[in-house]
Amino acid sequence: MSVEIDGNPSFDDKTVKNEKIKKRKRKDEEKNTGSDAASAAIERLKKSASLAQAAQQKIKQESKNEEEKDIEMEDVEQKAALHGLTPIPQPSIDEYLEAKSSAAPSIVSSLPKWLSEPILVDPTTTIQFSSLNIASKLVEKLQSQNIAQGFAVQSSVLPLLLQEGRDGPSYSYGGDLCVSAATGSGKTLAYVLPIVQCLSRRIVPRLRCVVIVPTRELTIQVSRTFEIFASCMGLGVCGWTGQKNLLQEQYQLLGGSEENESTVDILVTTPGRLVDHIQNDNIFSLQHLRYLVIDEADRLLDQSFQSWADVVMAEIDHPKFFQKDNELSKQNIAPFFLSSLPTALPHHLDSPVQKLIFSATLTRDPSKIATLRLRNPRLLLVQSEGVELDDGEEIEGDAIIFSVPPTLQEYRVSVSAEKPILLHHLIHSNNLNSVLCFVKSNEGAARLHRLLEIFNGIEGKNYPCGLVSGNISRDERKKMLNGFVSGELKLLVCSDLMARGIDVANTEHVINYDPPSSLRRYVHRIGRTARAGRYGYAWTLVQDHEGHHFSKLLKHLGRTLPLQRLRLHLKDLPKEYVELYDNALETLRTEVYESRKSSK
Ligand SMILES: Nc1ncnc2c1ncn2[C@@H]1O[C@H](COP(=O)(O)OP(=O)(O)OP(=O)(O)O)[C@@H](O)[C@H]1O
Repeated sequence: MSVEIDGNPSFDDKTVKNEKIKKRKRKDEEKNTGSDAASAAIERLKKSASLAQAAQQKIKQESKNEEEKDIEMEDVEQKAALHGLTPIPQPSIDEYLEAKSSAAPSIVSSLPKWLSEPILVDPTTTIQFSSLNIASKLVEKLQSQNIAQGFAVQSSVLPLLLQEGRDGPSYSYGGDLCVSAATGSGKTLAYVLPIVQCLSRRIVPRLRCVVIVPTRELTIQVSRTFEIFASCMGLGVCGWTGQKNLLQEQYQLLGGSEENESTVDILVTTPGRLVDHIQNDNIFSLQHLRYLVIDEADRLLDQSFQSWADVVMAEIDHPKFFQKDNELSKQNIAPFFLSSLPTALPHHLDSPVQKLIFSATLTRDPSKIATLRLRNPRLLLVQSEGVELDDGEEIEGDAIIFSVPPTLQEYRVSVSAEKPILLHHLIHSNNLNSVLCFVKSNEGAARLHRLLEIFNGIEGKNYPCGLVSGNISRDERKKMLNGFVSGELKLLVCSDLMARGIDVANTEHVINYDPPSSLRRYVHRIGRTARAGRYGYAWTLVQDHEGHHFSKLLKHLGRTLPLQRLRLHLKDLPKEYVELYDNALETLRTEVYESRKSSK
């Protein structure tokens, strides 16, 4: 007897049978008419393939220099569109990205040079912050955070951004930067420190740095990291999470200034809020911007988010101006900003905005990166030379292989259908604490959380569990997260809302109750543990029918510690333990039934 944990209502057999017969009838009809349509589509496909090939050759021919101008990318798309070809059904974006990233070597040849020849950084590289000529106040602040030396990503990014100016490190437009480094490797500080250092020499506060992240939780987390270091350098930080309306957020930025100028230097926001202000807030401007940071970039460049990039890049290239004669009034720009501008003003003709793109699973798909309109970009890859893959194959450094932190031990746990009791057994027989348990849906997370609570109650176990998903309020989520960080909650059942970027230092274990749908999702979920060089463990429960997909998923994942395999089966568990579980299931079933009845 089992409750549908993933929340799919169970249909009675007859309905299901009729549905199947109807579906089969529809399929047969389509098949007959489809054959000639298919051959016509194949003809069209052959024609478009040769045209796309010719256009691709033309692109290669013309774009000799490193900069890939998005106008040429548009040309190719326009040419293909002109032929009125009916687009063939594409794989889902996740599968498409997955296929692209796992096929990295084959797309390397068609990439612009800067993408196919990255700057490789050994993950074991470190640097002393004191050697970087950053303000002593920043070094002291780092020490107060028990941060003694820089990780590899910081060791390579900071020197690139802290270009020595006349009086020490200052803003200097050295070209845009894309950075790919494992989860928990310190990417946030890699941009916080140099930006705070360079902006700290500004004369008047202006909005000179915007950081875009995909979720509200990350907005809060990144703003907090900025505040720790910006406050000791006299800089203002503001985070837009969408909890306030546009006017209130505008006030957060301007603080009642008469000249409608920002009183903060750094803004952290989700893409939606930024676009709202660009399009509907007539005194919001990016005219003073010097840094644009895009964190979790691959997520933000996914199809669902993509339109924000066109709006933001257009505003950066042609910002709203509030100067009388459309010339930037010089007093707004500190002298060294002026000296570092590559060409004379007006600003918008040659934007000095430095774009910094970060992700642990960076995409190298030129069509996505083209939307960012990067200038003289470089790709920095923190990855060991010979990354070991699951099947023992060595991958040379220049393909972007998603890699697992070297201190993370993964387990593949083959389980039978009764996952909840096997999960409960895995946790308590191994005495796992500070566990994030990922479930594929909000409904499934809620059911599993309630079942664990009931089962722990029946067993008399003191093992408080929390729930974090899109179905609970932001305040509730915050309370659960705080309870988990404090250790009051031993386990959080969560949806993928928690999978990206969230930094909960003491997470020791990540359990994938449901295997993730893509490699990116897997890397980000398990990356919630083994952060900042600490050890961590990731367990994925895989049923027989999920096994093939999961093996394929991990095929192109680089790791240091070999994947361990376990097997858990209901028949191996004590009889009385299974009976207690059945009682817990029965209790949950009754609760679900009662709540459905009362909601009718
Ligand atoms: N040099 C350092 N020494 C010690 N701890 C550090 C250092 N740099 C960062 N950390 C800590 O490491 C943790 C992870 O950092 P951060 O969140 O920036 O990782 P990330 O690379 O952005 O991860 P993700 O890809 O998951 O977002 C944070 O708690 C941070 O305070």
